Amino acid sequence: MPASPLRLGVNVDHVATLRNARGGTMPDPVRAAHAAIAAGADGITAHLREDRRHIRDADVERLMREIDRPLNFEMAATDEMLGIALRLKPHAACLVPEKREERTTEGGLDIVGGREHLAPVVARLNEAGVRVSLFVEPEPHVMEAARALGAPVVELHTGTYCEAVIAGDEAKVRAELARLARAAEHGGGLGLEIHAGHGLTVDSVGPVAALPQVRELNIGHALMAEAIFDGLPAAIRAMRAAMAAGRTGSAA
Ligand SMILES: CC(=O)[C@@H](O)[C@H](O)COP(=O)(O)O
Ligand SMILES: NCC(=O)COP(=O)(O)O
Repeated sequence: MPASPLRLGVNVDHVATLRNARGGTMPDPVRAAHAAIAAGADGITAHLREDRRHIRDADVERLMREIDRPLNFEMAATDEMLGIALRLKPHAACLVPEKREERTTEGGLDIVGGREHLAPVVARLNEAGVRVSLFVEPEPHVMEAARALGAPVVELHTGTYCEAVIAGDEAKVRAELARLARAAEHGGGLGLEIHAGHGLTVDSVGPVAALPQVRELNIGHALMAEAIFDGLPAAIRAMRAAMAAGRTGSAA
């Protein structure tokens, strides 16, 4: 049976990180979004952090106005972010955990312990027609919790798997892939749409792309890192090729 299509969402956060290092306007994350779409991105992801360390409010407004592909708006489940999402109504809102002092997103959102706080946030986004995604740890009981909250989508956090790939820890790579596969299968069986992301590179994306329930990968940092040397279109083409090889089982 042919593999189902796998979408690529390009995260432009770290174009804004570079811009903010000097202030001013360059490089422009919205220009990066246009370039990513021209190179074959199916959607754009941007995370408006509470501290605005990379993406800023004006970037999200411009992404909403200027791009003609779905915007996956990553946000903490705060009143401020909910207000922005309800005003702008992006295609999707991905609820992520956020700690002011962290370097990057650490772990998935605690949707079991945080159920009471999250339920009204999910409900209001659902009512507004914004597709809710929950950025979570790949565990079957977490898939059950996402279903109970009424979110149509989960994004499985691939960070621990990617760190194991970088460390060359083969046993941990196998264990983390098995964890991702179990969660994807369980979540897919519950009717959730399965996405995955965080820390993926051309070297680690194949086995995640191979999981048949996974419909979308959101990738940013590695693409921007490669773009410095090869340009963004080439980085996206290389990532798509690695995704396709993993999906179709033609990877070496
Ligand atoms: C939620 C997630 O996995 C990414 O979007 C990540 O948040 C990118 O931004 P940071 O590097 O600031 O964590
Ligand atoms: N949700 C994951 C994402 O958007 C991109 O994460 P990364 O590739 O920048 O680590």
